[in-house]
Amino acid sequence: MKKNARKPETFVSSPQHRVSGETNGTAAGDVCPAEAVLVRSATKSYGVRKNRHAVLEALDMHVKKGTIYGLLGASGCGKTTLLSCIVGRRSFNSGEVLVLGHKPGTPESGVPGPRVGYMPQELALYGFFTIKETLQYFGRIYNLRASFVKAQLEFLSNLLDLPPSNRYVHTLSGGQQRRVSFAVALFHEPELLILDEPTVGVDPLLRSSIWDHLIRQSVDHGRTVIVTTHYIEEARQANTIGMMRSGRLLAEESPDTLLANYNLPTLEDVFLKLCMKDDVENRDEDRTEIVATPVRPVTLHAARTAQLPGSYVNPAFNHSASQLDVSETGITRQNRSNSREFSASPADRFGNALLNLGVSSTSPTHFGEGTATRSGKRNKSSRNFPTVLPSLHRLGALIRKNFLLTFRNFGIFIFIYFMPAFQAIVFNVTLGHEPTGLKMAIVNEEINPNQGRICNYSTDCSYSMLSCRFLRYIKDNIVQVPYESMSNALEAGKNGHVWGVIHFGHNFTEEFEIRQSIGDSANIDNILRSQIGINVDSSNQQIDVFIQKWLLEAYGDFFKDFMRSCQFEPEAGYIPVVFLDPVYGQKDTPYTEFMAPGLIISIVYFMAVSLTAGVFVSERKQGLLDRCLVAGVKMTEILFGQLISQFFVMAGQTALVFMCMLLIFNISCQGNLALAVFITFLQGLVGMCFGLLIATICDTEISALLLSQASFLPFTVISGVCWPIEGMPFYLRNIAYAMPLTYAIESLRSIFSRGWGVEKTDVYAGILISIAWILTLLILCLIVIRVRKYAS
Ligand SMILES: Nc1ncnc2c1ncn2[C@@H]1O[C@H](COP(=O)(O)OP(=O)(O)OP(=O)(O)O)[C@@H](O)[C@H]1O
Repeated sequence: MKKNARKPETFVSSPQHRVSGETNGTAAGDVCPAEAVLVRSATKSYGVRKNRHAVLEALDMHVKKGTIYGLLGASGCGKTTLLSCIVGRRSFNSGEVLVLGHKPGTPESGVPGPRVGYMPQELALYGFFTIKETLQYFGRIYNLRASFVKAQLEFLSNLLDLPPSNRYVHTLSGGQQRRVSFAVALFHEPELLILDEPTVGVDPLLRSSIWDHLIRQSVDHGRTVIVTTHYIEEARQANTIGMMRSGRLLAEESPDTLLANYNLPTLEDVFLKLCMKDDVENRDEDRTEIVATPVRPVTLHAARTAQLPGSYVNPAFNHSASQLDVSETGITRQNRSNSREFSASPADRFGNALLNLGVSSTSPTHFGEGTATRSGKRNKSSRNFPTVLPSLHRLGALIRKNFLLTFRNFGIFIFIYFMPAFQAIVFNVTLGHEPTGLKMAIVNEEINPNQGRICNYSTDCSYSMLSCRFLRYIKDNIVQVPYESMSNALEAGKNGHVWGVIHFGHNFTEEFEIRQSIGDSANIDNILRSQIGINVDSSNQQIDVFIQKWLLEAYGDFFKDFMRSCQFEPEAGYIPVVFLDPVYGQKDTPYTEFMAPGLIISIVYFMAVSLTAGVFVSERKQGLLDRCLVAGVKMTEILFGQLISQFFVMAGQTALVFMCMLLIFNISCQGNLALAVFITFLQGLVGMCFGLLIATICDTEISALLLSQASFLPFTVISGVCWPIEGMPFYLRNIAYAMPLTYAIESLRSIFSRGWGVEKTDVYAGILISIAWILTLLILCLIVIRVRKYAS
């Protein structure tokens, strides 16, 4: 990028097909021509610090009202960047821009909004919408009457040779999809059309009819069109051509003037010549500015002043203060063949009136010549208090769209609604159950058939073959496999054939009897010989724990039973530690009961993360977010729309998950179920906000997916879903409690197993911290959006 940008060569416009007194309402040679778009000394760079690179440099651009402006330039020269700044999706680093008389993005400009029709380079269409639904969706966004949408659908279908309107967008060819995208930009008949390569991949005949239509729009209706194209010669039909290179305009002229000035037969040749000249000049350090005709000094202030009376208000919309009184809008004065009607609720009117206070309305048919009907009533305060209320019709359109897209794609529908329940089922079916079929080697040296010592124990008080009697009390989960010797049994354990070895010495019963009879006087040899030796394969901690537990239980049962048969107190002589009724919960609380609260919350949380991040990233990547925002949809409306749609999704998911847990798998909830559901919902909202944060950070679906996946395991593990936080090192506990899920899981656990209510700290901490997380994540989103906006 060169440091000193050269000014365009000339600024005299000579439109080829202008009619009816040049609809901009200014006399030729007027010092203040009514520009639809005016850009002055604009610079724009992307990136920060070392990565910063300039894309636009000292760019001036003048687009007169009611004309077609063809923006030509090689790929990467900055056309899309320039257009996105004009429609208010990006802002220049320096310089000024006026669109339809105002700075884009200000409440009074109406841009972004219905005054502009934008066709981005991306398709920016919903694949699972039909053509008709696509136009209806944008019709709702613009608050157009159904009859108008229907008429436009018919008209544009013919004009653009669209496939039948009930065809799904994703089934159309690339060219057909581009035409639908074009139709979306055209169909609400905005006063400024900004089209980024609308004719790519379009048949020459159709291209010609598209250009005819654009010319009619500018000539008959005074609309302004800015169009970028790679087909240089088709731009001949434009009133003005801006030839752009490396972020600057090399020339801004009518095609005829360009051809005449350079005495060349084609625009291609002119562009080539300009590029060559530009190269030469760039090499020459003392290059002089070549200005064929000096630029008229048009100040932004003058342009703004000139613009106000000429502001055009498309009567198809309900968007000016004067619309509160329809008779003042000039509707009755319109001579359009398509009769456009208003439809607005009082709330919409209020919102839109707020939004548009300060924009004067004029007769649409006398574009640029109308009188300011309300300029005197412009309310200064409206500039200070732009509307923050979501518009009901846009919100309705967004929610409807979200639902339609969810239900339309059956696979996604099933996935979204049933996946959480499916996960809950998988969890319950697979986790927490006692292992079965665990083979244990039994080496019982008491048995010796040669000596007549076989397993013929009795159940009375006699000391005979107590090893066999003990084995009878071992649970069936353990499969007893007899082995001849310890060496063979240990070898089997080493080879993984058995989970462990249970060993009895050859006179186990006798030694046991001695120990019982002499009690405290037993010596160490006697004690060792009366023990049951157990080697367990402790490579699997859970199995190890279960085997130990079952063998101890088996011994307890065996011993008490034996004592009972001898008429002794069963507990006598048994270890004097006893677990009485639990304070909360039940004896032997299953692992599923411990995990269930964490699982419910993490399922709902992570579904919300993935859905929100996925939807936002994919909409932004496909240009849908940009298209909606340029159509005037507010980010808050998109968020509200998502929130409301997601609310129903979350309600369905939560209901199914709770039903699975409580009804099918009998997880008990001792406390208030509504409170448990409320906390789960809050966590769903936290998940949505985290998904939003991911969407603001990530540019692609894959990076969003990776980030949400990457967060899954650490969040679940550290938040104490599968293991108590008390089991973590102290430094990790602090991190664990800083996680968004931890307190909520603890709350839910307290409600489920302790039956606690909101008055307990453990419960309300979960609620308060979830709310704090929602706010923190939203603030983080705003910060990231700001930083990214600054960088781009
Ligand atoms: N978000 C972004 N971050 C960083 N660089 C960007 C970004 N968007 C565009 N650029 C860079 O800015 C330059 C101009 O891009 P832009 O899309 O405006 O060009 P273009 O003239 O519209 O190209 P094409 O005709 O291929 O669409 C390119 O070098 C591009 O790589």
